[in-house]
Amino acid sequence: MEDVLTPPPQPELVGEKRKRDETSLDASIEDAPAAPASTGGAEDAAGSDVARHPMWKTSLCSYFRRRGAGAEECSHGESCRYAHTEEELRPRPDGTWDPTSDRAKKLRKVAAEAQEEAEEEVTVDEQSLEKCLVGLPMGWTADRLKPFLQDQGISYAIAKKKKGMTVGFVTFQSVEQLTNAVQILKKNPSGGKEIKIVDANRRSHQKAHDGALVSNTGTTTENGSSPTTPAEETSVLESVSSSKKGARDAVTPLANMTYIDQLEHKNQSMAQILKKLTRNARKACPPAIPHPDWVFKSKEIGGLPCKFEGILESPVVNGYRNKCEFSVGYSLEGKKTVGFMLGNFREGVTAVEEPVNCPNVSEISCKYAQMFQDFLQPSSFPLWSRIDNSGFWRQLTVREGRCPAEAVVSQNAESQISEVMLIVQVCSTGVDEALMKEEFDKLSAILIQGAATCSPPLPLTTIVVQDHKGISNAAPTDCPLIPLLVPKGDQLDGTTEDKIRIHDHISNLKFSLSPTAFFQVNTLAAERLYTLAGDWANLNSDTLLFDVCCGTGTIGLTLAQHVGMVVGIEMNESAVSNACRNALVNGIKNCRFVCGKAEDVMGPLLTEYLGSPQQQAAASKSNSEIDDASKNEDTIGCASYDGENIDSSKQRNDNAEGQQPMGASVDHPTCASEVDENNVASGEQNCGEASLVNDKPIETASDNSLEQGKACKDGSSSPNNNVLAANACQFKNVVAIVDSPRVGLRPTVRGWDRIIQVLSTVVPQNWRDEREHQSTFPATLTV
Ligand SMILES: C[S@@+](CC[C@H](N)C(=O)[O-])C[C@H]1O[C@@H](n2cnc3c(N)ncnc32)[C@H](O)[C@@H]1O
Repeated sequence: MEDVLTPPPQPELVGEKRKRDETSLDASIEDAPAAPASTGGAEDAAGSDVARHPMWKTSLCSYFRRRGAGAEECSHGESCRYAHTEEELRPRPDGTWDPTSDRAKKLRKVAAEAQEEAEEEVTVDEQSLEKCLVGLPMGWTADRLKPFLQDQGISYAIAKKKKGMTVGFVTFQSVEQLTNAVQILKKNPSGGKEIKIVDANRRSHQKAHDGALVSNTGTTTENGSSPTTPAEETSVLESVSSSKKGARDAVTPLANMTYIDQLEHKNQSMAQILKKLTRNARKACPPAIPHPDWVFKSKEIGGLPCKFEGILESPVVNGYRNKCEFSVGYSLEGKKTVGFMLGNFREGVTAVEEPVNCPNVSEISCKYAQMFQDFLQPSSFPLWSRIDNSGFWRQLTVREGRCPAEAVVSQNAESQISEVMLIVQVCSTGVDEALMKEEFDKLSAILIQGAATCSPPLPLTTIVVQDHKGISNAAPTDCPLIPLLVPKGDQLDGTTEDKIRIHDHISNLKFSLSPTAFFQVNTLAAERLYTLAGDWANLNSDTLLFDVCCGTGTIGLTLAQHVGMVVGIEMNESAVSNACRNALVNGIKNCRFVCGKAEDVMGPLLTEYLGSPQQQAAASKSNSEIDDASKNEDTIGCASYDGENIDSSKQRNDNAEGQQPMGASVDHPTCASEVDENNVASGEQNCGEASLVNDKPIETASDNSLEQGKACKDGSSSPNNNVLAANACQFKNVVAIVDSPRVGLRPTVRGWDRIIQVLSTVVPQNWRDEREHQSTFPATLTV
């Protein structure tokens, strides 16, 4: 058995410095093909990693290691086979991480502390039969651990081990089994390394004996494994997370700075990112091609690609989040807790702590988290375990809707919260339906009563259960929803998703939000952001505005009054449905929403509105004055908006887009009408009525027609394209606002005069036609 215990060869760690000439690693990476030059960003690279060499990006590039610099310093640039950031780093095939990386350091720290504990005597009594095994090879999974224990003659009840950790978990059935195991392992150091049995978690140890906490032990899940015990859930984590004092440090690490200092901090990091963009662009430019103007001009402004306006302050800095996703798990003390994880699971952290003193979370959200936490204490349904991916209760999301903003923004954002949606995420695998229903009934009664008896009573509009059976934290948008409390008064036909809604307001427009639809988490800051984007986009009634990745249509609808027409593009059907309803509710008619992936539908839509590339070229010539005007605004500038004014890392899963089914077909309906040709000119295209007709756009779409009042399956196949293209010439400029930008958009999408990329690093976009306007830096806004 000795050989199986030999840990995988580790590169030398002297001084935490990885030698670039680690022959085995380098040799294997040398075989890896270089990334294509077009590889844009981490997202792109991650997508194609799978097809690459197994060692691709599994080591940090020495440039990054030495100076913290990225691809721009390395002569291989983006095509370097080593990772330029911790985020880009991938695990090695054996589940281990580059030993110089932060992840590996954290894992080593855990192991070292576990080792320290191992020096101490292990408790041997009936009350503490859950133990940790330390010193295990990182590459092992439970499938290797179990035969190892059996071969050694060690009997046990449960054995668990995750790849990439040196710690495993064993539960013994009796003191005899435990004593025997301790003796065997003492006598048999394997491969020169001693595997030791240590107490699982000294602090949670005592707690684990509480009736409530051990109530899960022994419950068998569908796959026959036993749910993770509180001690297992928290023990590894304790040392990792000891540097974090609580949820406040984990989710709002800048909270101890004054807001002014936070803004300065963000200002500086944003400026660094922008300068890096210029450097990257300069390097990416082939020698024969002159640098674009904006790269030349960057020297005059300290290396920035454009004027940087700084960070736009959030109007409100306390309790501003309108959506909080509270994890369910065990605290460091072993208590069932609803709050925030203290770190990343990949780093071995699963401990969850209450959202105490987290300035970004409203009191209302905290109170609901507390109510749910109290409910969980006696519940016989197990908490979801991230270690063995089983359990029932997974997450609580609190979404808040605010009434229309007062003229003077109150720092007490709380006073404006008028609607609340509670989304309880569970995994119903193997659970008896009748028992589950009973549990849900109890839960909704407790939440409803809890809200009513608070002083003042808390708003509560709707409660819904999301049944997510997958193992990843991010639930797909099509997870089944079970409504427990449906909003009163506002009942509409349609899917469950359609019925369960709350409302929020931006720029005095009312937005309807379904459980999975994206909405900016800081409503008041979003309002400032959209206003600024609109100002910079120089909109007028001749503008055709594309709201790309429009979600519930917030950007397009808030700017609709300033443009000829808005076309929103969004791949989440439910968000499109919300967008249509939002247009309708707010009486906005000059808009249309298309359901599809932007990279797929933008091209056909541009042809539809602007005509063929030849027609575009003609239009471009005739619009030369506009071109000139736009050129003058090349350096319109950059600003950053402080939607997350305190958090440096968002709370998990904000980015609903990361959860979208990427295979969504292009052949989606649009929800909107298309438009009477005569109305296009006057900017009176009637989307609103069409939306009304198509209140259930996805379900009712029945043909490919773009006639007024009908949904179409695919905007690109419109029989009316020619007519519309002719009309399109009446839009003297086309602006696209993208939030969030997508790497895939740039190569496929041509034809807009200006693209405003929101909430992201600036990506230079070519203006109308890159051959004609090579030196034009587009008006790109980073917020
Ligand atoms: C960050 S949200 C922004 C929504 C909206 N622009 C706003 O500010 O409220 C991004 C949205 O992009 C959508 N999305 C992601 N990838 C997309 C794609 N390839 N095509 C169209 N929509 C996409 C997601 O469904 C999500 O609603």
